Formats: sequence, structure tokens, C-alpha cells
Amino acid sequence: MRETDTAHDAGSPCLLFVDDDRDIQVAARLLFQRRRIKILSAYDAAGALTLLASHPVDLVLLDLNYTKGARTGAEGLALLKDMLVLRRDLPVLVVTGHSGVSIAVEAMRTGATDFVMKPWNNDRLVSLVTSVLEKCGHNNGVDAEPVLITASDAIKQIVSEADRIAPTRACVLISGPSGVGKMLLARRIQALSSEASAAQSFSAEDCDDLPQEGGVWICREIEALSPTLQRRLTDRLDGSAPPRLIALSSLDFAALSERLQPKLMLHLGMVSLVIPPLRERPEDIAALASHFLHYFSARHGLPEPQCDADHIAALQAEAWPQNVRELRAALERVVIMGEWQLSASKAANQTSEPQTLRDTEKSLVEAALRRHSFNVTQAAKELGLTRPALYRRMARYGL
Ligand SMILES: Nc1ncnc2c1ncn2[C@@H]1O[C@H](COP(=O)(O)OP(=O)(O)OP(=O)(O)O)[C@@H](O)[C@H]1O
Repeated sequence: MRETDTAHDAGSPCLLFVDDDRDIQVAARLLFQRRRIKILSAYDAAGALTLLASHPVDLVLLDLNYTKGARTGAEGLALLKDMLVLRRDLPVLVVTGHSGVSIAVEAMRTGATDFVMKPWNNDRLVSLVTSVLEKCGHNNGVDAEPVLITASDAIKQIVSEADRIAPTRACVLISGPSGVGKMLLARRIQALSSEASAAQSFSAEDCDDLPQEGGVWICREIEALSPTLQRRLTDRLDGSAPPRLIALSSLDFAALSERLQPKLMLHLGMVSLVIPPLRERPEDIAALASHFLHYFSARHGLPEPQCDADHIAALQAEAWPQNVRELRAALERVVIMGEWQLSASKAANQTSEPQTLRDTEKSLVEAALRRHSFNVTQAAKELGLTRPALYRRMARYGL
């Protein structure tokens, strides 16, 4: 759940206050609005992450427990970690009562800037917020990494395994069909690793050589690596200062083992994470829908469309061959059009049915090419065709 306060001009600093207690939210609102500080309210972790991704938040005030009766601070510590994955330098002030000083200290170790005990002293809180805002400056844009939404047990388990191995230097293989979130998970591992520098991302399909520097390498479509580069990569991984490789593939481990050299597979088999297709994770569809509707409404400055149980059921009934990427695009369209029409092609089909098999094939090919900005490899993959087969059809239809 979340609430957005738009009462102030864009120039004022923006706080995000995460606390499930509505009375305390009201008190904070009054306190900061008077000082021309904009305040967004989130009542749980999911709402907080969505607001952080969609608004230029300068500072977070973070209570550590959101579920009734919770006192351990575990929810807040997990949220703190997720927020710092999105924005490494985000100033976070922990505001805690029940959990006590020891949890607040643990939060500081996780990356919080400071803490305030509840009930807070108004003057002390305001002066702390003001001094942190002065030190950290004003954030003019939304520059957070995309949020990784985790609602299903399947994804939660994968993310917790990824978090566990993130600080090590182990090679990781992330597999799963197109658009399931392999790159997003790789970026989270990189963010939680001990590497200070940004990861180097490249696609095996169009790479002539490996990067020179070490650090973290995120290699997409590892199955397309040429035999020469496979040997070179294995040598680098066997060497004295190896890069940390995070390999992504839409093939599973067995299929990959048939394509890649056994020596390289030894490295890739170190940690293997498999992300299932979206249609097998209905809980994620509901959580992603709520996140994307809010996110795109904020981004386009449009009202957030209503989303009831029937809408969620309709989304869960779709096949989503392109997984989260497709769901995301469909929901952006819902926000922009202001109505629940999930795809442009479906809307078009309602008015003009293609008359022949040839027309149908042409429109499918054309739509896939457009969706992938005329990237033939990606469009062929989506259509289940080889690249030459797609080229033949493009020539046939003059595309
Ligand atoms: N769990 C998730 N929560 C929020 N957004 C997600 C999630 N999974 C994927 N996305 C979004 O879906 C889109 C596709 O994700 P990503 O690029 O990570 O997929 P991929 O598996 O690497 O795809 P491909 O194999 O086609 O390159 C991105 O916009 C990403 O932010």
C-alpha cells in the first residue's frame, strides 16, 4: 500500500516514510509538510519499493516492522537491503521503537545512515533529516534500478539463494525463458557483491572478444559463445585473477552442456539458478501488476487504473510467452490507454480479422519484428524460427 503527496512543488526535497501505523504517518506528514518537505507514505515493503522506483526520493525514514505483532525488525532489514540494491547511496534513517537499539545497530551495519528511537523528538528528527539532506544533496530524477518483485515462493527462494552467494566470487548460471528477469537477478547479485565497479555486460552472440578488465562479467546468451571464446573464457576463469562470471541463458543446464565445452561447464555448474516462466507463478503476476500500474502511472503522470480481482484473474489466464517483459508492456499500455486492453494486436484483431493464412503469418512476423525493434535474432527466437527462416519470410512479405 502507498500514498502519494503531491501538495508541494517539484523543487522541494522528498522523503519516503515507511511505517504501517497510520497515526504516526499523519504525525510525520504534518511535521514535514510544514517545513516544505514532500512526504510519500508506504505501509509495507512492496509499496515502499514501488514508490522508490517511481519517485525522486531523497531520503527514507524506515520503521522496521510492518506486519501486526512483528517485533524482530526482519521485515525492515530485508527492505533496507532491497532499497540499497536499487539505490546504493540512498540515505536511510531507521525509526524504531519495538525492535530496540541492537536491531537499529544491525540496520546501520546493513547500510542505514543513522537511527532515531520512537517516540521521536520532533526537533531532533527534523534537524537530523535536514542535515542528511544537506549532506546528500537533492535528487532531481528517478535513477533507481528496476525493482525485483518477489511474491511467489519460487522466486523468493531463488532470490534468497542469489543473495546468499552474491558476496562470494562464485560463477553463476541463471537460466530461464526470455523476459523472466535473468538480467535483473544478475544485477542484484552484482549490487550485493563486494565488487565496487559496475559489471561489464555483453552478449555472447555479438562479441568478438572478451573484456580486458576483470570484475563482474554478465554474459547474455552464453550458449552462443564461439568455441575459441569458450576456450579463452575457461582460461581466464582458471587463471590467477579470474573475473566473476554471471552467465545468462534461455537453455537449461542439460541443453547448455550439449553446446558448451565441458571445462567451461564446470565453472557454470558452480551455482545454477533457474527462473520459471511467468505463467507458472500466478502470485507474481498479481504483485507485478500492482507494481507496474503504480510505477507507470507515476512515470507518465496519469491516473492509476483500477485493478480488481477480475483483472488479476484475466492476467493470470494469459500465457505470457515473453514473460515479465510482456506483462510490463501490457500494463504500461493499460496506463497509457486508460483502459484494460492488454495488447495492441488484440485491439486491432477485434476490428479487422486477417483473411488468409498468408496475412496471418505476415502480421505475426511483422509484430514480432516491431516488438524487438527489428532485431532479427530476438524476433526469430520469439517466433520459434531460425534466423534464415525469418529472413526468408521477411523477403517474402517485403518487410
Ligand atoms: N521479478 C520482476 N520484478 C520486476 N520486474 C521484472 C521482474 N522480472 C523481470 N522484470 C522486468 O522484465 C523485463 C525483462 O527482464 P530481464 O531483461 O531481466 O529478462 P531476461 O530474462 O534477462 O530476458 P532476455 O533473456 O530476453 O534477455 C525488464 O524490464 C525487467 O525489469
